[in-house]
Amino acid sequence: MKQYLQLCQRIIDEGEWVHNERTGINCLTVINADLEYDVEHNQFPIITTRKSYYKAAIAELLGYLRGYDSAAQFRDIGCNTWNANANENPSWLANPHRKGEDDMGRVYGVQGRAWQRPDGSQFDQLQKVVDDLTNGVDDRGEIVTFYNPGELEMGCLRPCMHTHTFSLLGGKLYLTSYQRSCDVPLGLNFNQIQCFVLLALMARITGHQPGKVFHKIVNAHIYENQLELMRDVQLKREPYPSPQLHINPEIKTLHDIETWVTKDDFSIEGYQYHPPIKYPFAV
Ligand SMILES: Nc1nc(=O)c2c([nH]1)NC[C@@H]1CN(c3ccc(C(=O)N[C@@H](CCC(=O)O)C(=O)O)cc3)CN21
Ligand SMILES: O=c1ccn([C@H]2C[C@H](O)[C@@H](COP(=O)(O)O)O2)c(=O)[nH]1
Repeated sequence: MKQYLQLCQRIIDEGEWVHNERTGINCLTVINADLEYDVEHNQFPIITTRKSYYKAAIAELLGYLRGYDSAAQFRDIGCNTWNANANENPSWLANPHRKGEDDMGRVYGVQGRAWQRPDGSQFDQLQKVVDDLTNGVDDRGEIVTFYNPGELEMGCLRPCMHTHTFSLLGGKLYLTSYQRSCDVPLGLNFNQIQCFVLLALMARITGHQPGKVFHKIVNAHIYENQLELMRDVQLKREPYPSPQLHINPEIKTLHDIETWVTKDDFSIEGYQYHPPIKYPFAV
């Protein structure tokens, strides 16, 4: 929580204004932030200076791991975060690749689970990593990347947290996650949780002890219309201690994640938080 607040403060103290063409909104911006999450000691990185809807963040991750490509699929598992990008962005609505209502195109999970090879066959990046790690193999290329430069125009938004690299060392599993663009008030609240849960789940289903997540962010920003709430409300609050995450012990395989796991297989004990803050969302 402390590192999150420090990043927010750094953006306010050192950020530079950048006009964002896609949304038409100015962003207070810094380049490069390194965050770490201690999964080994279950220090769940949930925001406490406002209410966090952490289950929606976990549902979004489950949708990515299942290869979802429709905002309706995300809604069905308790996550509303893709409705606007799938259905309200004028440039995506006019894109000939859009297949209709709720279609997100060839984003995140499509690339992660069904990367299209030149011969037309598909490659399941996540399955390869799960198989290797289960066999104790780290070939220094245990990478799942959602970023396919040749198909960016076929999706409603370019993936933000785009590459996850897993490493085995000293009997522990580590995760390094790369993010090209980060909406710190809204997106990072979700992304921190997703990094943590991704490592916890991968350690569980491949039979390893989890270590740490290293979360590397390039462009970290606060939109102009979010600044006052962050500076004058959220940053004035004192954080509470981190709660612990509990994951249903029945989750044991990738197949479980693909078939029956829901956001309710995750719970936290002793989450203390300040009142909700509703930040504006830039489409
Ligand atoms: N401008 C922008 N910021 C983002 O963070 C973002 C995008 N666009 N587009 C793609 C995804 C969607 N993500 C989102 C979208 C909405 C919320 C959001 O509204 N969160 C609210 C309430 C969530 C709820 O009630 O479930 C919050 O207060 O955290 C969070 C992340 C993250 N990404
Ligand atoms: O997981 C996510 C997804 C998206 N975001 C934010 C970062 C930016 O504010 C927008 C994407 O806009 P681009 O113009 O494509 O950079 O969404 C996030 O923080 N986390």
